[in-house]
Amino acid sequence: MEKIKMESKNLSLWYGEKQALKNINMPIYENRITAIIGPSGCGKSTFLRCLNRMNDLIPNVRIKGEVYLDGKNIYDKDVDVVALRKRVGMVFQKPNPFPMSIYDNVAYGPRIHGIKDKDKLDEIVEWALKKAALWDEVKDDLKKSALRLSGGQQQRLCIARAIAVKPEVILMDEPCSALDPISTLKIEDLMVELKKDYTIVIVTHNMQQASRVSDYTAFFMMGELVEFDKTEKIFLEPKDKRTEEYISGKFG
Ligand SMILES: Nc1ncnc2c1ncn2[C@@H]1O[C@H](COP(=O)(O)OP(=O)(O)OP(=O)(O)O)[C@@H](O)[C@H]1O
Repeated sequence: MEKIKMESKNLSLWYGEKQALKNINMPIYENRITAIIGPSGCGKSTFLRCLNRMNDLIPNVRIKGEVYLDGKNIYDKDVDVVALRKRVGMVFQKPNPFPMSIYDNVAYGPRIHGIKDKDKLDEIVEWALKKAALWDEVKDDLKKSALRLSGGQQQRLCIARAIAVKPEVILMDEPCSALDPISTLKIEDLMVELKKDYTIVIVTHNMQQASRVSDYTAFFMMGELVEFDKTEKIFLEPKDKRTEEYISGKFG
């Protein structure tokens, strides 16, 4: 039985005059991986950013409709955006560790949220690095600058940093696009592991990746949600001709 963790209802978004999302209705199921695919510029990242109000930071953005998290509209006036982003975390396309030690990167969020006790921070850092499958590689170098890690390690560190504040949903915007195939597979394995505890939404250009890791897939085109279904349905029996053409590589 699937449980809805988040849901967009009649969600539209404009950048100035330009409409980038058109009336999107889509569920995001708990403890599942949802992939968002579609041609460049179709609104994938825009939609993802709506899920933790990252678009609030962009000037001239207008949003209509609702996004529910556990049944509460995150665009309601009384929502604390900092608290929301703690519950709905984000990992970006390019690994972006802060220019500080591995330890401080992971401890950053918990410290901001008021945890000061060293033992408690040590415990969180170890836990998050283990969850992100990085602990064994860095446990003797926690004081080392995060910038000296490889790209794949940096991305796993960014995942550890996202997890460290114990979010409920993790948004990933093309998290593997800057990584080599081996690091990519490691991140994919990690996502599958993480979905036991978290709800994951991933934007990806990589169709194989969507079919390998996701449970549900949403196909966007020109700001519209063309089709949303279980991943095997989207890839094996798409209902819409445009979905079929896109996944068979006819455009995009
Ligand atoms: N900050 C912005 N200001 C104005 N227009 C924007 C902004 N960000 C995105 N857009 C426009 O909105 C549309 C959707 O962009 P978005 O980045 O969401 O697409 P995408 O599907 O994620 O693309 P890609 O796969 O190339 O990353 C595009 O036409 C884009 O040019």
